Amino acid sequence: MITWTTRYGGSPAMIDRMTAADLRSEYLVEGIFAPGEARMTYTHLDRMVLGGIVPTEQPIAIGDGGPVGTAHLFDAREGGIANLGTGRGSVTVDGQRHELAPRDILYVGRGARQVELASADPGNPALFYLNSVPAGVSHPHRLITRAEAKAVRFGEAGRANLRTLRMYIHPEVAPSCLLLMGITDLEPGSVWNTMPPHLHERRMEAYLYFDMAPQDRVIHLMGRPDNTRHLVVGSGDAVLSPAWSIHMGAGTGPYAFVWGMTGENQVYQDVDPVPVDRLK
Ligand SMILES: O=C(O)C(=O)C[C@H](O)C(=O)CO
Repeated sequence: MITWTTRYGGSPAMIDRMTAADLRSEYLVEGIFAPGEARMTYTHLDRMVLGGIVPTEQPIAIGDGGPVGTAHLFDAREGGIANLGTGRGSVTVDGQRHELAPRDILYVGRGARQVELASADPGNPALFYLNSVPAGVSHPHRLITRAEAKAVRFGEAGRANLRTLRMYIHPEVAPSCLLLMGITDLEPGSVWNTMPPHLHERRMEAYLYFDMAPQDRVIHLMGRPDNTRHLVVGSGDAVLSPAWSIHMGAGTGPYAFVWGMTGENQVYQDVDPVPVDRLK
């Protein structure tokens, strides 16, 4: 089963009038992974599509472009498909099969037509997570393993923000048109991601939190630096972060997250740091 929902986003001023439920319905995609389903979300934030795809006995094909107005989903788009489960899976793009171990990401270039996802073991299915954005040029499809990703360490244990970012879809690792995608892991005992926070007015971003115990939550902060709000987020929930919003969080237990971005450029360092003492 493939279902699509839409998120429209809004302006910074709107969040003043939004209740917790309003914020959640606009900026949070809950429960993206369901066995046997593809749950797709079309956002009006730089037209990013998010998807959670969990094939069990049968493969799931996501190549149909009807919901985005083209014959095939990737006619005018590129994408990254991460396997966030503990089981292996495969993604077959126009007859070429790519095997994804846990934490591998497949880059799918513009022009792919048939895209079929399968799990090696239906009892322990792959959890595929898709970020797809409009693309002006085509780059070759490419599997990026966890070992091939560029790892960067940030933070300090003493500030509870020690973490490793792995950049997968990134100019130094695997070229794309405008998509950037990676995975951040917190060290045991560290709870803060993206601390100190930043803004990037030229890119939107989506965070998908995963690998959390069912009872744990991340308190994700969003909004303008001087007017923040929070979203309480569980495993398998994705936060949409408009270009005007900070995006950072603290977890009540271990967690990891996938970040995906698109916008005007691919310069990861094109950010404006926000000193913590400016947050309100
Ligand atoms: O923990 C972090 O710091 C991140 O993972 C930051 C994200 O990559 C990000 O927000 C990029 O803009």
